[in-house]
Order: sequence, then structure tokens, then C-alpha cells
Amino acid sequence: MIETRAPGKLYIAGEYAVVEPGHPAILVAVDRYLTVRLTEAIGMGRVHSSRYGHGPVTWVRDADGDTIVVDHSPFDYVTAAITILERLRSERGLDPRYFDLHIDSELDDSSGRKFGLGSSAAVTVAVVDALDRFYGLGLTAMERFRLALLATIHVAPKASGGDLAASTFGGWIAYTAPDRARLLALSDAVPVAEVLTAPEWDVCTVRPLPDLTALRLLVGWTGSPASTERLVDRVRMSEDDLDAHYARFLDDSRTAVEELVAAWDSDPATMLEIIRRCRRLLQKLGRLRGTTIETDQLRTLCDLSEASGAAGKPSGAGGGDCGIMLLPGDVSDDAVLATWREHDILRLDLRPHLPQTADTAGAVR
Ligand SMILES: Nc1ncnc2c1ncn2[C@@H]1O[C@H](COP(=O)(O)OP(=O)(O)O)[C@@H](O)[C@H]1O
Ligand SMILES: C[C@@](O)(CCOP(=O)(O)OP(=O)(O)O)CC(=O)O
Repeated sequence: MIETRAPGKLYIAGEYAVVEPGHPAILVAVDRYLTVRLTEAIGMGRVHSSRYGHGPVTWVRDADGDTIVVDHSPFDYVTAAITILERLRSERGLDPRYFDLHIDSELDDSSGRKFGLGSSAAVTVAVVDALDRFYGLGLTAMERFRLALLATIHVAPKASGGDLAASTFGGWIAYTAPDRARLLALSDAVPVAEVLTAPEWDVCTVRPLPDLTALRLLVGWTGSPASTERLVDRVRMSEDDLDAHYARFLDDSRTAVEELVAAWDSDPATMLEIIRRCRRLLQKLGRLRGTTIETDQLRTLCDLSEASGAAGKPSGAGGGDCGIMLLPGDVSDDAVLATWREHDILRLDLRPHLPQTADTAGAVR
């Protein structure tokens, strides 16, 4: 049996802007995991997950042996990851084999509600990792990340992949996305091995940041998970809509994230000021597009943070899900957590998942 595990993630800054190629965001991988167990099978593949209430998803190969055909269920992150890895396996001339996957996730609560910790990314990263080992492909972390992003954009073409980078590399990272529309077109036209080294990846960067010690991270979950795709659609709209306000948002977000990287762990006061600024940028973006990124509970979380001398902001797409708070040493958790409880904000007890191997810890592009 092969077992792989991928961590969840949180956005610290730069969300929304990061969907535009080359615009930076900061994320952290967190110590809640999704686990995949793979066993060899005969005649068909099965995917077991509590997500699939109706029993396992099953798949077989078509007559040419290279394409997988999924029984009844919609094409999702798992089947997209299997499809791209099977293409690579075939390109390398390796014999096809069947396998069963068992998926267990800590990224939802027991009733299946997601916490916004990146379950789609974690499942994609963990399946790519499992198949890499099963077929002995010997992929690097960067190749696994790129394959996970290629799988993801076949399901969610606008996804930035920041969550995949955090889940693959671990720790705190600064991330910029490639042009996924071009990669999607390319991946349908040329072999996967060729897509993995295409110049389209040049603007995609994953830079590890040191562990954060100068500030503490608290995470509050406000329920009512958002549909990220829907929010991104509303905020990004069409290419024609890249108006002056949006361009300004992108510029301001880039400046803030770059300043945050420069101040990282060495200048906590500046870091707090930048997180507060990032909150306001997201508020402005929400107003501009008529969408609620900062819900009432997220506003409460952020206001309480600022009133106590800390800084808070929505994390990710907002509209619910998680808010983050960064606290300097002189602000106590207890007072803050008591007010969170009064407002039904659930503290998620999370710590950074730090890089485990030299392969995932290095400076990368
Ligand atoms: N345990 C799991 N088993 C199978 N697929 C999963 C699992 N967890 C998440 N997924 C996939 O990820 C999707 C959720 O993605 P999304 O709504 O973006 O949530 P998140 O914010 O947690 O990434 C699900 O619809 C499913 O396709
Ligand atoms: C808006 C975004 O920049 C960040 C969304 O982050 P979330 O953490 O909300 O995402 P999910 O894990 O899918 O719920 C879109 C993106 O980067 O793709």
C-alpha cells in the first residue's frame, strides 16, 4: 500500500490579485491533512471517499488504454489528477495498472462542511503524489505541483494554484501564478512532459519564506462556506472589465505583498500595518464588484483584531470561511478568543505545516 498526505492551506495576503499571472500572494500550509491510500487493483479503479455519498467512483481505461472513463460521476479533481498522471505514464512507455484510492480528509468537519482550507488542492496534490510513487515516476516537487495545477485547471480554469503550491511545498510561501488559459490550451495539444517545461511557467514562482516567529497566527472560521469559483467570477468578470479600479487594486495588492515579504518576520509593526491595508483592499474590491468578501462575522473578527492592536483580514475568497489574525507578543489570545466565542467565530487550532524534505524546502521556480 502507498499512503500520501497533503496539508491544507490559508491565504495570508494577495488573494484575488493572485489569479492574474505574475501577481504575488502569501500563503501558509497548515497541519490539517487529507490522506490518500493506494492499493493495486484488477480490472477497474475505484475511488472511495465520504464525499461520494453513493459509493465509490469507478473508472476503466478506454480501448486505446490511455484515457480513463469514469462511471456516472462528474469529472472532478481526483479523476483529473488520475487522467494527467496516466497520460504521463503512457508517454513514458510504462504499463498501465489499476489501483484503488481511499481518501480521508481532516479538511471538512464531520458533516462534510468545508473549512476553506483548500480540500480541492490537498486531494489533487495527494493523488498526484500517490501515482508518482505507484508508477515510480521520480517526479520533483515542482513537477508534482505543475501536474496538480494542470489537473486543477481542467476542473476550475480560473484557480490560481496558490493552494496547490502551499500544499505541495509546505511552510510559508510567496506565490505567483502562470497564465492558466495558455497552459490549458497547451496541455490539450502537446505531450504532458512538454507542457511541464514550457516557457508559460516562467512567471510562476514559489518562494519559501522563513517560519513566522515575530507574530502569532490565529484562525477563526465563520461558517457558511463560500463558493470560490462564483466569487472569483463576480470579481474578475470579463477581460474587458480590467478597468482602472481593478488595475489599481492589482497594483496596490502587489505593493502590499512585496512590502510584506520585505518586512517578513523582521519588522512586525510594518507587517501588521500591511495586513490591515490588505483588509481594506479586499473591502474596496468587494464594494467595486458588489460582492460581500467581508461578511458581518469576518468584519467582527477584523475589527476585534484591530481594536486589540493586532491585525485581521478575511483569508481566501471570503464570503464566509476563515479569517486570520496576526498578533504581536503583547496581545493575549484569551481576550480575543472570548470575544470570538461571543460572535460564534470558531477558532481553528492550526499550526504551520513546515517543509519536510530538501526537495520541498528549496528556493524554486
Ligand atoms: N475528501 C475528498 N474526496 C474527494 N474529493 C474531494 C475531497 N475533498 C475535496 N474534494 C474535491 O474538492 C472539491 C471542493 O473544492 P472547493 O469547493 O474549492 O473547496 P476547498 O475550499 O476546500 O478547496 C470537492 O467538490 C471535491 O471535488
Ligand atoms: C480568491 C482566490 O485568490 C483565493 C481563493 O481562496 P480560498 O481559500 O477561498 O479557496 P478555496 O480553497 O477554493 O475555498 C482564488 C484563487 O487564488 O484561485
